[in-house]
Amino acid sequence: MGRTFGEGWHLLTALSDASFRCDFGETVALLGSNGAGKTTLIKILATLLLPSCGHARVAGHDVAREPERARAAASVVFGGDRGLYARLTGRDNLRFFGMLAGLRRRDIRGRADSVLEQVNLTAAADRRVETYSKGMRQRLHLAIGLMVRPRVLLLDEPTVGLDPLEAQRLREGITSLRDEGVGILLTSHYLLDVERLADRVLLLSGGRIVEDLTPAELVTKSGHAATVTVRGHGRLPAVDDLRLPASVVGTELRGDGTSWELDLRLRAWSAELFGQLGVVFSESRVDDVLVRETRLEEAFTALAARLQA
Ligand SMILES: Nc1ncnc2c1ncn2[C@@H]1O[C@H](COP(=O)(O)OP(=O)(O)OP(=O)(O)O)[C@@H](O)[C@H]1O
Repeated sequence: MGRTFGEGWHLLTALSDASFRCDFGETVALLGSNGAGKTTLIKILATLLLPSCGHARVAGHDVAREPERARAAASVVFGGDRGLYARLTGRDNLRFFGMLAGLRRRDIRGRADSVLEQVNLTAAADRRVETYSKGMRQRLHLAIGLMVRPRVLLLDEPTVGLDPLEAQRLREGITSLRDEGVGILLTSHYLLDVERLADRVLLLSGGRIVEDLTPAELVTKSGHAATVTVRGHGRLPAVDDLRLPASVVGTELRGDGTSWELDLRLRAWSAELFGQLGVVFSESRVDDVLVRETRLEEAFTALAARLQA
């Protein structure tokens, strides 16, 4: 699908060729720099915007031809605390949005109890939303989205502004929905969300999906999977003379004659490297070896910089 805004000289292509699939029971994360088109894509799937070209289906329903059905299958949850009625209780917000979504009055009470439980808000259900923390409001947003038992969840920056504990609670809720078979499309600038939640990552750049891979494949693609730090004492090793394994793509040596530290940047990590490094450093006095796998954040930053270059 594609989407442009404006016309003539002011034509802006937000999405030009965004083709992908997200299955039920799968979480797919959309990653991209500011303005890459993530929110536009979510809005098209939520039927808030029409695509300018191509087509998109949600649970089999075309967003342009059958918007009501597509809308009924999907819930969209935006981050932040817009859109809640602060003077109403959490439960009354759920009732209100449940009615708006067309749920039958007699079903609403039971459904509200169940989603409150799901997002761990039962104890606060009868308090006014103005007394809720940001994290509680965000969980209430998710609960509203769950009122209609969506088959697809569209989450735009769901953990924005949450403290680490609240963000983790929300992630746990999202994971259990995925495990129940909901298809989840997520955008987030917090790479920890993506690392913890995503089965696949779509990299958006220039309005196109340029990569579709697992988080682990994304790290491998960045060309730097791990850093091994070898710490020792005594004479500094002569790095050029060391017969380092071929997967070492960079080195950095620090030391003062009594102790030293050598960082080895590895293209790929495997436990066999320990044995190989044991041979390489057999002449040195090694005290410690630390392995640090490259986090998704570093890998994404490296890839995004390459895409922008
Ligand atoms: N209603 C609109 N009118 C004109 N241009 C728009 C409109 N909505 C989005 N755009 C433009 O489309 C492009 C994609 O915007 P979008 O909000 O989808 O990006 P994003 O990847 O979600 O960015 P961010 O990470 O900053 O939220 C941007 O250049 C933006 O300025």
